Amino acid sequence: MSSYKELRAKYPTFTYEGYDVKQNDKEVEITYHFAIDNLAQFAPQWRFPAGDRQCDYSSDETFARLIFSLGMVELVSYWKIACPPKVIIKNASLGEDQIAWWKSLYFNGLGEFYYTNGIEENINDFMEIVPENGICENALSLQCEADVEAAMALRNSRIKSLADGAHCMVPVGGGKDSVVSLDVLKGYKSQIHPYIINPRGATIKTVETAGMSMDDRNVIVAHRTLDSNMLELNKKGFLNGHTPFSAIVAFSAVIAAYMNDITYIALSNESSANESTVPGSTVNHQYSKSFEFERDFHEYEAVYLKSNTYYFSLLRPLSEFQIAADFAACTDFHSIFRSCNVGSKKDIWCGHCPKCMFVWLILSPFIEQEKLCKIFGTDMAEDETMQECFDKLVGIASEKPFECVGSVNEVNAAITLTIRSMKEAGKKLPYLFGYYCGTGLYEKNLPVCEDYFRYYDTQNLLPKDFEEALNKTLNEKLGERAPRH
Ligand SMILES: CC(=O)N[C@H]1[C@@H](OP(=O)(O)OP(=O)(O)OC[C@H]2O[C@@H](n3ccc(=O)[nH]c3=O)[C@H](O)[C@@H]2O)O[C@H](CO)[C@@H](O)[C@@H]1O[C@H](C)C(=O)N[C@@H](C)C(=O)N[C@@H](CCC(=O)O)C(=O)O
Ligand SMILES: Nc1ncnc2c1ncn2[C@@H]1O[C@H](COP(=O)(O)OP(=O)(O)OP(=O)(O)O)[C@@H](O)[C@H]1O
Repeated sequence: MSSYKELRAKYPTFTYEGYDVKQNDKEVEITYHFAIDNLAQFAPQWRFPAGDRQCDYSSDETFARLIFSLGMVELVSYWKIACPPKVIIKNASLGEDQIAWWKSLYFNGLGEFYYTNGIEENINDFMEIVPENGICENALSLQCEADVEAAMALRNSRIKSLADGAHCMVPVGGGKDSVVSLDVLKGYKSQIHPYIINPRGATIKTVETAGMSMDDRNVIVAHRTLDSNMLELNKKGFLNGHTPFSAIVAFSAVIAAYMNDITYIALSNESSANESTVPGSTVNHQYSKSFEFERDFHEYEAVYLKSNTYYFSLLRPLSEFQIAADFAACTDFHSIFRSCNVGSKKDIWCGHCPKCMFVWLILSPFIEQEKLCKIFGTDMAEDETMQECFDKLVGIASEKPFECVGSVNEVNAAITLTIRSMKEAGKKLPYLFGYYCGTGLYEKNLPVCEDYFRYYDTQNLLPKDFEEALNKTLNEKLGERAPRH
């Protein structure tokens, strides 16, 4: 297969041709049209339930902005096949600030793709975005702080608080994090709308275990279909790699929220997601789960989407360590949650990947080893073949795994606490914990292993009543150890 440079020379343009919208009583179907000129055409689809708004979406300007924007984020999956240097956006004009915004999302969201494919690129040269109708001067600019503040103040003045009856969407991924968000918001159950893209076993069971039925009007299910031409080109060896999936969650969630008059969209992305995967670089597998993306998206929504929705992450103040502590008390979900990406299609824990290893370790201070073995179907702490992955998670190796895992420090804190209590109980340490003690990391981390109980990241966008609900849950679950801020 040709190299990155050869592909860009052979296929110099990518075109976002437009989209079609079909609406009936039950649903709205959107088909996007993309092309890598002289290579292939792509027509991915989305289907959203018709929703409560009950309007003719073909004449709804807000809806048009939202649909166009979801196409802008969808396109990156198809563009990455050959990375054409020029991207033409048909029938559109965009401001310079919008172009810079999209380039930032694409470039940072593809950080892992560039890194793992050995491609050296920079944000100026990787892509030129050419809106067919030219560059426009918008009334407000994302690059002017006062404009962004004014747009956010206007949006905030138009929305009700949760305590005043506003509704809130909670995207559900099937893992522990969205379970914790549902737990935090359980006092507002009738106002909560789980949102699932392409439901699978664990996402469905999470909603049901939280006491809702999939047939309930509050549960919103969207369907996304990738174009098979991309999958064919992948098989032929064209470029492939990680794309920012959480940005897809963000843009599609705003559409679903708008169609159902839902004000808040509460993600479950934690503070730990801000840590780079490759230390000292901006390469972050979880870029679109980071606070940087959250803030950028929040601002773009206020200035350009104008849907009167409020996007934020409910768990942003927390570390994965505290999420694990809370989740450990959500015992009804222990048998049904699945965080493993490798096993997601089969709805299993594969028991051999970095995500399984991470979840095992972060839960280990809070759930007994025997119960963990039951959840994962294997004793991961005894698995010598996981040592290389373990080294990456605890910082012995230079890079973290390219997976949604927590920070190196909190993994060390969790392991140290677990070993401490096993030693206190006179239990034999399993293989990986014995190995850990031999590295000197146990002694090093012992004095600081309690610190994560009190962790609280003040860089967050939580509205007041959500923050109160979060603090109430932390106090209930962590008691004396809950963060004071
Ligand atoms: C790869 C991906 O994002 N998959 C999510 C997708 O699954 P789907 O069944 O639609 O596709 P796959 O079979 O996984 O991929 C087939 C090929 O298509 C390419 N591709 C896929 C999606 C996309 O947006 N762009 C693409 O180019 C891909 O390269 C393959 O060659 O949707 C599901 C929901 O409907 C998600 O659950 C799938 O997520 C996977 C479980 C997964 O492994 N996702 C990783 C990206 C991941 O690390 N996810 C993190 C979020 C990280 C982030 O936001 O950046 C997480 O789940 O926590
Ligand atoms: N298929 C999906 N539909 C809707 N939202 C999703 C989907 N997949 C992921 N998300 C959202 O992205 C967030 C981050 O994903 P992530 O996988 O970290 O969380 P999780 O699945 O809840 O927990 P875990 O970290 O244990 O896997 C989820 O909490 C959820 O809000």
